[in-house]
Amino acid sequence: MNRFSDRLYRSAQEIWTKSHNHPFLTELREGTLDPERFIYYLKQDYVYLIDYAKMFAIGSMKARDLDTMGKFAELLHSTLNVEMELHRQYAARFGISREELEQTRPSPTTVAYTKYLLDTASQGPLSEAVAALLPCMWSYREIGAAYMRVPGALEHPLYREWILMYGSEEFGALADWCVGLLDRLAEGLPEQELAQLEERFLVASRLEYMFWDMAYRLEEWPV
Ligand SMILES: Cc1ncc(CN)c(N)n1
Repeated sequence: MNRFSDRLYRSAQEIWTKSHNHPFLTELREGTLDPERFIYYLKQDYVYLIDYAKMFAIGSMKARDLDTMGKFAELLHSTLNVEMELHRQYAARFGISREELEQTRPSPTTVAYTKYLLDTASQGPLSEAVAALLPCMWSYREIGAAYMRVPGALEHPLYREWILMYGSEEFGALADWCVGLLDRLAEGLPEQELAQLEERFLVASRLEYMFWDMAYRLEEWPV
């Protein structure tokens, strides 16, 4: 079967491979990543996820049937209460309060990524919102599942929980649902609209790469 998601996966391969080979991720899976970089990532990711969760709220609003509406509500709930809880627990280990986490000043890359997502979701049809939010779910699913199999990766006292979260069956099932939804939404669309969805997916994939890179560089505003 010719799935639209196969086309997306192929066209984003080069970008995703660059992410997999980025030192932030190679060092995380080897357990050598400097905790300072991880803490920076956690704080930025926390404020990223606040906006990302709103993508699911918009998805729920734009859904045409109750099942889809409910699934987006589930994704919203799981982002706020499962994924962000992981960040809160990590922060607590480093003596960072929930308030401090929430007051993190978004970096230039975080602003660019969240603004891109929310603009896409609020201005376009549901299919474009899903195309833009998909690299976030799908690439982390791929990273989590792969790192679960890396010998020794789960023995690291700091990065173990992170890998377990994104390698979990629950996270994988939610990511799979998003992939399947986009395939259904893309059915029968003219090539021009498919190309627009592909563009949304590729820009978000590049922003995913930039997010890893931002954390590794401990990006700050220049002025
Ligand atoms: C930037 C980013 N992208 C994806 C994910 C996985 N939801 C995340 N937590 N942060």
